[in-house]
Parts: sequence; C-alpha cells; structure tokens
Amino acid sequence: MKPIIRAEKIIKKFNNNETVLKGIDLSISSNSFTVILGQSGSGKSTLLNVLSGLLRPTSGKVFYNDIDITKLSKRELSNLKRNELSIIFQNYLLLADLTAEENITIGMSHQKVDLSYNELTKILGIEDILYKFPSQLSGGQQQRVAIARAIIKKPHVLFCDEATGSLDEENSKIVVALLHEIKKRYGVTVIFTTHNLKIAETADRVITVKDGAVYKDIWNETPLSANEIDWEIN
Ligand SMILES: Nc1ncnc2c1ncn2[C@@H]1O[C@H](COP(=O)(O)OP(=O)(O)OP(=O)(O)O)[C@@H](O)[C@H]1O
Repeated sequence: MKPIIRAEKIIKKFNNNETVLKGIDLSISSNSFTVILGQSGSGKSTLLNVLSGLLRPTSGKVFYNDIDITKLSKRELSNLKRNELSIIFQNYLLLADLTAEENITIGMSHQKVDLSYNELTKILGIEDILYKFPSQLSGGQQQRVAIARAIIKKPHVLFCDEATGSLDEENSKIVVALLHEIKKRYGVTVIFTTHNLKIAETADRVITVKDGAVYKDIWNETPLSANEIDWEIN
C-alpha cells in the first residue's frame, strides 16, 4: 500500500547543536494505527512534530502523499495542516474562554460542521457537556473535546503527542479505545507517541525510537483492544 507519510533521512538539531534525530527513515501506511514508542528524551515528540509539519527538520524530507512538506511555504503548510492533518497534545490546549462546543467548531464552516458534529460528539460521549467550559471538565472529557476538535474537519492523519500522558488508567483506556474507533469509522491514520508499552499492544505497528534513531519497527499481527489489555498507569 502507498504510504500516506514518508520520512527520508530526517536529521534534527536544535540551537544548542544537540542532534536529536539522527537520520530517520520511515513510512506510514494509510488507515493504520502506529505507536512511536520511546523513553523520555528519545526524540519521539520531535519526530512527531517533524512528521506533522510543526517543526522543520535540519535536513531530510517528509512526504505527505507526494508532497514534500519541508519544501512548502508557511502559507501552503498551514493550509495543508488546516485541511488534512490534525494534532492533539497531552495538555489538551482548549481555549479557556470558549465552551466545549465553541472549541470544537471554531474555524469551521457550517456546512462542514453539520456533516458529522452530532455523530462525532455522540461517539465521543460528550454530547451532554458541550455547553461547559474547559475548567468545568475532567481531563478525560477535555481530551475527548480536543479529539472532536481535531476530527471535525475530517483530517487524513491524526497525530497524538502523549495524548494520554495526563490521564489516569480509566481515562487513558477510554481515549485509546476512542482513537481506534475513530480510525475505523473515519479511515483516519493515527500516529501516537507514548512510553506506555500497554498502549503499544493496541497498535497495528510499533516504531521504537532510541537516542534519536529507529531501534525497532514491528507490526502487531494481533493487536489487542484497549479493553483487552492488562492496563497499567503510564
Ligand atoms: N526546542 C528544543 N530546543 C532544544 N532542545 C530540544 C527542544 N525540543 C526537544 N529538545 C531536546 O531533544 C531531546 C528529545 O526531546 P523530545 O521531546 O523529542 O523527547 P521525547 O522522547 O518526546 O521525551 P518526553 O517523553 O519526555 O516528551 C531532548 O534531549 C530535549 O531536551
């Protein structure tokens, strides 16, 4: 199958000249759930940021379908991100002064919102809390609102950076199960960074990053569901 994301020889150095990514090659197939697994400091968030276009690599190429996103202008890249790629983070990043509903629909045209809003909020189990502000929601509810905001525009790829990192066991399980459901229902490709080996057991594929390089790359023949795994707190 043709990859939806392909990275070639990615090197990333920061200003202090530390080389954080040391020549990473990988490709991600469409409609897969990939975990990028690694210990703290291994470079997994930096890799996710480079793959999602949030960070430019020092050298190397990142293709989204046939487009080399490292060559796009700022405006072209932000158009691509607005329409086709989404990202969620450990700390949700909801706007405090807006309700859950406003957080989800901000920036959307009415026509596009109508397509899936009711269905999506129902799947995520947030249809009864849409009038609340982020400070009135639990961490798990806030992350589900952030997922709705990311998915409402029907992106092709959803990047998740330690998306369960602030959640307890029960809410982590709910969020991981929902991300799998969203992949299945909407055909979204999910790329999820974590250091949690249990979450990796639910993935189609696990790419282990160690010291800025790909250390292991394994397809799970029989991924477990979020409910099947013997869950442990991160
Ligand atoms: N903006 C930055 N400037 C300088 N160094 C950075 C920057 N971002 C990350 N680093 C360094 O890059 C290395 C990898 O960081 P990264 O956040 O990618 O790791 P990680 O595997 O995601 O870790 P964690 O699980 O703790 O988030 C670390 O040594 C970090 O200090």
